Amino acid sequence: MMGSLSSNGSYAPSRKVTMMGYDVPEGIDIRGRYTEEYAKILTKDALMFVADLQREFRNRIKYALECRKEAQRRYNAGALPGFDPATRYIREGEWVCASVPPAVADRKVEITGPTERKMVINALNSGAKVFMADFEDALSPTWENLMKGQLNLKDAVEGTISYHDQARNRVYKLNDQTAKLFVRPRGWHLPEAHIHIDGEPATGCLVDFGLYFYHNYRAFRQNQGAGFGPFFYLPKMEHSREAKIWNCVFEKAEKMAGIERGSIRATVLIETLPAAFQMDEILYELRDYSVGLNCGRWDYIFSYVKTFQGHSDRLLPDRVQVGMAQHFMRSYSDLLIRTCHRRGVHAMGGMAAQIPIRDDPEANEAALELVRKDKLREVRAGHDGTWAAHPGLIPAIMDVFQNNMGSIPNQIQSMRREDAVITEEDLIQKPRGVRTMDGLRLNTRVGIRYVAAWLTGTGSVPLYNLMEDAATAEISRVQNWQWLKYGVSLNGDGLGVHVTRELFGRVVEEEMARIEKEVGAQKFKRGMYREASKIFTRQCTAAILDDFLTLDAYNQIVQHYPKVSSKL
Ligand SMILES: CC(=O)SCCNC(=O)CCNC(=O)[C@H](O)C(C)(C)COP(=O)(O)OP(=O)(O)OC[C@H]1O[C@@H](n2cnc3c(N)ncnc32)[C@H](O)[C@@H]1OP(=O)(O)O
Ligand SMILES: O=CC(=O)O
Ligand SMILES: [Mg+2]
Repeated sequence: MMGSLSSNGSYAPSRKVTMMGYDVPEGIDIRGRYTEEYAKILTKDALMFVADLQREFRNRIKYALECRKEAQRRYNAGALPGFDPATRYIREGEWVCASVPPAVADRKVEITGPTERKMVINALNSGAKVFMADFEDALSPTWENLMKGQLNLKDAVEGTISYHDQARNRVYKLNDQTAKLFVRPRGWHLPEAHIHIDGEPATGCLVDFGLYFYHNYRAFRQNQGAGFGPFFYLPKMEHSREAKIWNCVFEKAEKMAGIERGSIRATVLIETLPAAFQMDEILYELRDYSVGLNCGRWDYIFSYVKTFQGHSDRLLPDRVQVGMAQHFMRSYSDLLIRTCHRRGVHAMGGMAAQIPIRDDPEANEAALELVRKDKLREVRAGHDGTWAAHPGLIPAIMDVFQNNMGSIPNQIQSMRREDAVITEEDLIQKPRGVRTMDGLRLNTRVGIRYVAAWLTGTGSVPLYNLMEDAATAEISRVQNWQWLKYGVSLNGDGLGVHVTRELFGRVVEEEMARIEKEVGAQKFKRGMYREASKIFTRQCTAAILDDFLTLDAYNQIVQHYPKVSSKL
């Protein structure tokens, strides 16, 4: 029945094995590798639940994605995003979301990370209040990562997860006290090419959500949620119609499980520019399920460029200059805080990109100071909690939040701000700063190195002492694209050079040489740097901006069994 392991440890499946390995319901085809462990996740009942979700919601998802395209066509023709007059009654109405479950009233520090086994244990033990386990920005969605991620989360929720680091002979287990688990499925746009339902790839987020929910809702409500849950983070939405689909997915899941309405809770990331004009509407659609909004600042910057791809008057300065001090970023964070507190839910802060620098105490202290400053701004502005990328940052971030909030679990009641109105113009105001050759080079180097990591199964990496993931890499890509499209002048270094294809071609060559030097010839040869450079360069120079870097790159990580060439 099963395939065999070859001498080098790789799996050699037979056609019969893959066809027969998983016991699948009618209409479902599993094209990913078979293992006995994965079969514990891909049970017939769990797959049936995923297929039910897919069949019920696929047309609405397709429609929502079409609406995104239609809105983009309008922005490309010169329109600006704004508040929708048709939903003024929601923005002006007096309503609140369901009250916050006691288990997650205090979310001062949330650690995030991919669903990798050791990291899941470390994150749950980290001292953070919440761990957001990520199938999204921080995870490269290979079949192996996704299936192992599901197994890891199942063991985590059951409290049995352990990991033996053989090289260091160290065993990892859960502490008595652990962070509360939130899970972030992929965005609506990403397919899951290893699971076909009625002849089409499944929707990635329904696979992530469906499998996790099906296997964990019981244990979660007992062990983690004190009767509530499971808890989720929902990424990259652009409109409240997408939140409404999640609302219906949650209703259906609760019905299947036979648990009360409002058991599931979710925090929506406001990380696209169009969604900034829909905060009330998104909360309203999810009012029985919401535990807040989060400032997904990195995707938000990416979305600003994407939304304004046709607007030559809204070009970004160097990536390092687009921080939370920019007027449009501060306005978005302020609006998010006001909206959440008015509706009775958490207003979560975002991710500072700095991570600990092990071998340089001075640089480490400087990085920590930047994180502290960022978090101080957030807590003073009214955020109820925030994200940490690394366990080493948690004590400093916790101190900032505790020192400024005292013993209260959140500021939902105490920080109600009704000061100056935030206007459409505040939310789209042009970022200020300069563009430099160093900015172009850094975007290129970071973009290529990130894609190379992603293609080999790693979705978050430390690069030049910063955390890089799919969202930060997107900024590098679209900023290069924008500068190339408009042939901008690099006005920050006194050279006045214009960004052309020729210049960019030279930059790519030189940065590839630098990467080779940095990682070493052996690693460079063995790695995916050339493939990454090809993907990144094509996207930066494309006549029409690709919607997502990872959609194109996904084709490279799809591995069908038995092996067939597969392009979506
Ligand atoms: C824009 C957004 O969406 S932000 C959210 C998505 N991004 C993320 O979640 C990024 C999460 N962070 C990470 O992936 C990592 O911290 C990185 C890649 C940035 C840095 O990783 P590394 O350089 O390998 O970290 P480092 O070597 O310092 O790790 C030290 C220890 O901390 C652990 N660790 C580091 N980051 C995390 C984390 N986020 N969660 C749990 N454990 C972690 C490591 O597993 C390691 O454990 P060990 O000592 O038991 O072996
Ligand atoms: O998901 C978070 C972001 O900043 O993007
Ligand atoms: Mg994001």
